[in-house]
Parts: sequence; C-alpha cells; structure tokens
Amino acid sequence: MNLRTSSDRGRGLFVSVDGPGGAGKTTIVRHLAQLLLTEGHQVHVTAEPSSGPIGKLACDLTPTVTGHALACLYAADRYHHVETEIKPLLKNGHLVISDRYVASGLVVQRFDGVDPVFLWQLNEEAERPDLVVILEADPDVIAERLEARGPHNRFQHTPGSSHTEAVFYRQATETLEEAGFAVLALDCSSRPPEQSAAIIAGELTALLAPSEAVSG
Ligand SMILES: Nc1ncnc2c1ncn2[C@@H]1O[C@H](COP(=O)(O)OP(=O)(O)O)[C@@H](O)[C@H]1O
Ligand SMILES: Cc1cn([C@H]2C[C@H](O)[C@@H](COP(=O)(O)OP(=O)(O)O)O2)c(=O)[nH]c1=O
Repeated sequence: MNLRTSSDRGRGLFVSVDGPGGAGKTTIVRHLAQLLLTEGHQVHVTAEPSSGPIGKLACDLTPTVTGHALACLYAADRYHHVETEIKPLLKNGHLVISDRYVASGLVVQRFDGVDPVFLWQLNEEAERPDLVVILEADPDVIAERLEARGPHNRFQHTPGSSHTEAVFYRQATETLEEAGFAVLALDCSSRPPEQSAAIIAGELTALLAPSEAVSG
C-alpha cells in the first residue's frame, strides 16, 4: 500500500470507512474506536454528512434535491469538514476515523445518475486518508440486514439498491487505487464486526510503527 501524508498534517492518522448501507460501517467504526482507545490512542470519530452547517443542509436537502446539486453540497461539506474538524485534530496528533468520506461521494450520487468522472473531479482534492477502508459484502446479505434495520435514506428504497451499490463501490475502489490511495477492501458478509475492526486496527498500527527503512 502507498502511504501518502500531507506535510501540514502533524502526527495524526486519518482513516475513512465506507461501504454499502448495511455493510456495518457504523458498527465497525464503534468497535475500531474502542480498540484504538484501549491501545492508548487519542481517537476522534466523525462522520459525513458532518455535523457542521453544510452537512446539516445536505442532510435536510437529501430527500428533495438531486444529482449534481446534491453532489456539490456533499463535496462542499467534505472540504469544510476537513478544514474545520479533521485537519486541526490531525495536527494535534489524533487518530481520526470518518464514517463515510470520499468513496461515498463517488458512489451515492450515482443513484441520481451523476457521471462518475464528474464526481471524481469534484472530490479529488479532498484530503487523502492514510487508509481508505471499503467494506464489501454479499448484496443479498446486506439487503437482508437493511430490511431488518430499515432503510436510512431514499437511495436505499430503490429495489436492488444493494446490488447496484456493490457495483458502484467496486468501481470507486478502482478509481481510488488508480489514483494512489491506500485502500483496504474488507469483506464483511460473514466476518463479525469485531474481527473487521481488529484487522483495520492492525493496518493502522503498522502505519504508525516507526519506519524500518534501512540506514546504511
Ligand atoms: N458483520 C455483521 N454481521 C451481522 N450483522 C451486522 C454486521 N455488521 C453490522 N451488522 C448489523 O447490520 C445492521 C447495519 O449495520 P450498520 O453498522 O448500521 O451499517 P451501515 O453503517 O454500513 O449502514 C445493524 O443492525 C448491525 O447490527
Ligand atoms: C457522505 C455522503 C452521504 N450521502 C448521504 C446518503 C445518506 O442519505 C446519508 C448518510 O446516511 P446514514 O444514515 O449515515 O446512512 P448509513 O447508516 O447507511 O451510513 O448521506 C450522500 O448522498 N453522499 C455523500 O457523499
């Protein structure tokens, strides 16, 4: 994997967790934060849409605004979220976990027919996470979970949305990998969330380990 960290970031580490609705993002983020706290890290859990003014607006408008306009709103929230919350915490040495980030921006608005190239251009300047986790799961399994939990948004009401979303996420993963992001794709169909969290924590611990670069 290719670790890319901006020089103005300080000592923190930034990880995003994305994946289809019902894949287990929120559940895994909770377990991951707990694990990392136990290991003594300063952990900050955040999510998109953010709790800031643009995130609230995006949330309020999602039922009625569609397509390019909504894509721009979510991207605007993302850039503002990075500047006002994520970067200051990274500078302070926090380990920041975001429940949804760029990958969601590349996927969700495609349900409204927005061109993936436009979505990439809109999002490509957002701060790169040190690790992008994409949760994958058998669409039939997550469709069942979604039915049990209840859909959270209008995109999940479309019949077959879990199957479509899985395809969109695979394409987003390819886009991110081609752009040099460090991506960890994790199948969560049968793996308990605690185990997924432990795998992600292992990757982060490896990133935090002092460089083993050989000198001389
Ligand atoms: N690995 C798993 N196995 C079984 N059920 C799970 C798993 N991960 C999550 N769930 C359940 O599936 C539902 C959706 O999980 P959630 O974390 O809200 O997903 P997301 O945030 O991706 O939409 C919840 O009821 C949760 O308890
Ligand atoms: C981050 C992001 C979220 N969204 C929307 C999808 C949902 O309506 C909402 C996130 O809802 P949420 O309740 O977090 O869904 P889930 O539990 O499945 O993660 O934000 C976008 O449309 N584009 C984006 O880029």
